[in-house]
Amino acid sequence: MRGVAACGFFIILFDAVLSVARWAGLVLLKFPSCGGLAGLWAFGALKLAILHVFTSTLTEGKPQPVLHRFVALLCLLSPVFESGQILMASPSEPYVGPSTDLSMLLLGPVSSSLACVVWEKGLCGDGKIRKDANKPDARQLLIRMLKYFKPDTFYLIAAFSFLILGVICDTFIPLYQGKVIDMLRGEALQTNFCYAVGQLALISLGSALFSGMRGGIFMCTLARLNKRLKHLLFHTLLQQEVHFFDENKPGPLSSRLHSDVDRMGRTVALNANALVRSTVKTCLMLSVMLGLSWELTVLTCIEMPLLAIVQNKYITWYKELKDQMQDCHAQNKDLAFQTIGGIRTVRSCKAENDELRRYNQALDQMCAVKTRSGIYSSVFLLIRRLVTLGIKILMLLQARNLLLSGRLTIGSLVSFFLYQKPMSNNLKEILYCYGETMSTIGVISKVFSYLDRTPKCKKAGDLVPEKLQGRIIFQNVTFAYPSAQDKTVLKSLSMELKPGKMTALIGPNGCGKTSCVNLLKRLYEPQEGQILLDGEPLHHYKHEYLHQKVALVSQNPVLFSGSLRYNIEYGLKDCSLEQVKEAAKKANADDFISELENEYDTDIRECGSNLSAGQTQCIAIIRALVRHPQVIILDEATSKLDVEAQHAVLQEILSCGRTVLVVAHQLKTVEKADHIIFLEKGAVAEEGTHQELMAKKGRYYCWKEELFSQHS
Ligand SMILES: Nc1ncnc2c1ncn2[C@@H]1O[C@H](COP(=O)(O)OP(=O)(O)OP(=O)(O)O)[C@@H](O)[C@H]1O
Repeated sequence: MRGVAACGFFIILFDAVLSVARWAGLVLLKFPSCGGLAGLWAFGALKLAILHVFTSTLTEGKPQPVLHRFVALLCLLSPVFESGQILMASPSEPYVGPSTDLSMLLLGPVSSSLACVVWEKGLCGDGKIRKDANKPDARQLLIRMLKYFKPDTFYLIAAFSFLILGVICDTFIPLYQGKVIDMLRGEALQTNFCYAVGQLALISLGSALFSGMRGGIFMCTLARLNKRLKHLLFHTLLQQEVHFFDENKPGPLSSRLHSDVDRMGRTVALNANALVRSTVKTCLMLSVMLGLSWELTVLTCIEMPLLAIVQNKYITWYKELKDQMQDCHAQNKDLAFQTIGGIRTVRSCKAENDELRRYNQALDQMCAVKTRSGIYSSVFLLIRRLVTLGIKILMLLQARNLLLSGRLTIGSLVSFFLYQKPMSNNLKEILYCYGETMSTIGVISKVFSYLDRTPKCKKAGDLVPEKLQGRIIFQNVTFAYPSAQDKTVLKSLSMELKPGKMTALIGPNGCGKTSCVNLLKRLYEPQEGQILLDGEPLHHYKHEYLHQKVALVSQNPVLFSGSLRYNIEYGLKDCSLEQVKEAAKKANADDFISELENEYDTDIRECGSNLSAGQTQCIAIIRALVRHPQVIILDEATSKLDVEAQHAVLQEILSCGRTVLVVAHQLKTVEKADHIIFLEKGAVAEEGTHQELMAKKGRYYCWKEELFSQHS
């Protein structure tokens, strides 16, 4: 900021030197005048080039854009002002050239500096001289957003063409209405009257037709854009590592995916539509109004920058509040979703009042933000009205002067005021579009930040061996969850899962059993050490192959709404009903499925709410078996099955020489295991066969004693 001000000061000094040099040159060469308006423009252009080079030298080739704008103002303000003077002057007064008065010489630099400060401080930002590093961000985001419309370029060209045609028709409707009214008196011929009515009807029809076409095509384009963006965002979200979902809850993510994408598409498309419409209308009206009175037109146009300054301030505050509102909205949604989703737990814990209080607190927060937003909005409205009123009074004063001096007739004044209202509305619409677009920048940048996020996990390889033994080795694995880096969950853990054998992982709550499973399924990556499958690190295998060959059945499997068959085949390509039936038979679940109303096509409703816990586990086991895995992980996966089903499942799983990892809390449930590993605080505390560990039972503390006593 200081650098910009210092450069500005040196530019003004240099500009003064150039002006003095010109004056000295004219005197020395005895030129009678400065060459009139042409000379003034020529000198302005020359000064622009010289100051441009000077600014580049001053800033070592990296001039801030604000300096370019300042130089342009400094050089061109004077010729523009003089040109205006000529236009305003009556033809009888000859142009005498720019005044050599000192105050007039100072006017250039002073008004340029003032205009620059008003523009940079008021119009373009947050109360400081515009941060050049920030501004391109908003612009770049919008440009990037517009690029997503590229596949619909043809539709957009059509929509904008209809838009312009519609606006032209709209502008001419009052003109033709006037013509028809003029002919009502009956002096005109009947044919001429019919012709004028025909023209009016035609132009009205054109307006309706073009407006309708424009609206339809815009809506269609918007729908296509929304679809593309949502698809892209959902695709990007699905690529993210699991840790991303630990940090970002489903509620806010779903809100980004739906409300935010809808909003950004709608805002950009509809505002572009309104902006073009208002701009075309404004240009047409401006030309008519300038013809009536340029002084009143200037006053009408002054309203816009003044309102822009106020609006800009408001937008800066409003943007912050809007972000807060969105966060509150997402939080409220999340809370309601959690409570309704877990209504059984809420009811059984009699926590309705607690949940109501929590929800109420969140609503209070939202209400406070909305109240603040309401206050800002009413203050903004008040200031806006005052500005408009002030300008109106100035216009009336000016109009009186013009009428008294005979430079304006009453009729022209009435016409001017008739144009003024729609003209102001257009300008307000342009401002509103700008404000709306700027307030969406936060949303756009959040959505783009998700779109640009690169998943922080190792890229999967392309290893797909035909034969897999299923030997798994944990080699000095050290792991902490990314969200709790300072808490090491697994400490230099080494263990081996042998092919064709059943290994049991056992230990107290929180010792790291599920973390081992998570690493084995590559849901997280270890910080140190590695996990080898048949001697190869897990990330060398192709993603689909690894998850097909290493199947996990967890204690609380997740089922999706859809048919039973859909849930079993989930993620598999080309899986026949016979294969599904075969896997169900192996899991001893064929009988219960055949008793269902539509057998494998039975709709299991949301999250399998119409299935028992044991039946849900059965479906998860079938889902694993249908993949023909070489490694099966059972994370307390048979805890809800009856004895017969448990026996059948274990028999089947062990029958094909698979590597089986069973996660359990009790020794009783892992009697059949060939090898048992006790984990304690993320490291192997003891390992051996069932008998070996039973022999050592005296050496264990209470939780282990509990396990043994349960067994005995
Ligand atoms: N997503 C997570 N982010 C941060 N810490 C986690 C996460 N999941 C688990 N932990 C922590 O890691 C530790 C080990 O958890 P883990 O689920 O592996 O234990 P466990 O042996 O399976 O326990 P349990 O027998 O209760 O299922 C615990 O202290 C837990 O708090």
